[in-house]
Amino acid sequence: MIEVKNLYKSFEGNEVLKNVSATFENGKTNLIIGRSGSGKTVLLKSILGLFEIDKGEIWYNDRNLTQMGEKEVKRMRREIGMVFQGGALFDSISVEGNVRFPLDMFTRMSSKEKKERVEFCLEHVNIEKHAFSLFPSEISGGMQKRVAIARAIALNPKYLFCDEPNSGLDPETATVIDKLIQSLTKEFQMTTIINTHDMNSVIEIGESVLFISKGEKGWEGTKHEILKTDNKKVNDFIFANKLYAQMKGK
Ligand SMILES: Nc1ncnc2c1ncn2[C@@H]1O[C@H](COP(=O)(O)OP(=O)(O)OP(=O)(O)O)[C@@H](O)[C@H]1O
Repeated sequence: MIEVKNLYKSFEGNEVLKNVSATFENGKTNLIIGRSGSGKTVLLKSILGLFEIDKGEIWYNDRNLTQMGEKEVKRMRREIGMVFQGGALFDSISVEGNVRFPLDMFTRMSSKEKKERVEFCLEHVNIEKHAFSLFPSEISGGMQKRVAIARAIALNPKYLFCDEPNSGLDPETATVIDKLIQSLTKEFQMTTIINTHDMNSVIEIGESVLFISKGEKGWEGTKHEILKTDNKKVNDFIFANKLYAQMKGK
């Protein structure tokens, strides 16, 4: 579980996050949604410890990130898997090389152990063996995202952070990726936080949804509650997508 308490973050006097509190439970897909510029990425990076916050607390289970020393933060980051926007695979390394990369960097596993772990992760994201030796440019966008997810879970993380994991994908493939993240979250009981503006993702996997509006917590609830809420800011966000406006009968 990750807990954020009364978090404030500003850049040169520009207050970007104001008094944000939220709980992200493990075994659940926790979504952070909001308009462009609302502060989602700053919140994610603050939780990751990439930004120093002005005020507040960030708890990883019983560990307070804001009280940790540099070494402890580094150690804890190894418990975090990241899926970056666009996948961010290494172009010059094969599919299996990309997944092996964190194992080479952070473990003392034998070659055989690494091979087995790479296979395990790639099989879990439904990449077939014949694709293991291909390069990122030789596989589809959806496959690239799956490889990026396999790489993110290689070190068996407790926490999984995904920044717009299905951007640039067609809606069907995007749903496959969303569902894959959800099933891995359940199987490995990770605390998963996903930044997205995609209402399809909200409806598919929004077990817990945090809506950020101009740096403040605007609303929180589930995918079922979001279609029933009277919160004006949430509705304005949803109604920007005509399909969901229809679903809400507006
Ligand atoms: N390193 C930084 N220095 C100064 N200001 C920043 C920095 N990072 C973000 N901001 C500001 O913080 C605000 C929120 O940005 P943020 O990237 O969190 O938005 P977002 O909700 O993730 O948007 P998008 O959905 O478009 O990615 C913006 O006004 C942005 O200019």
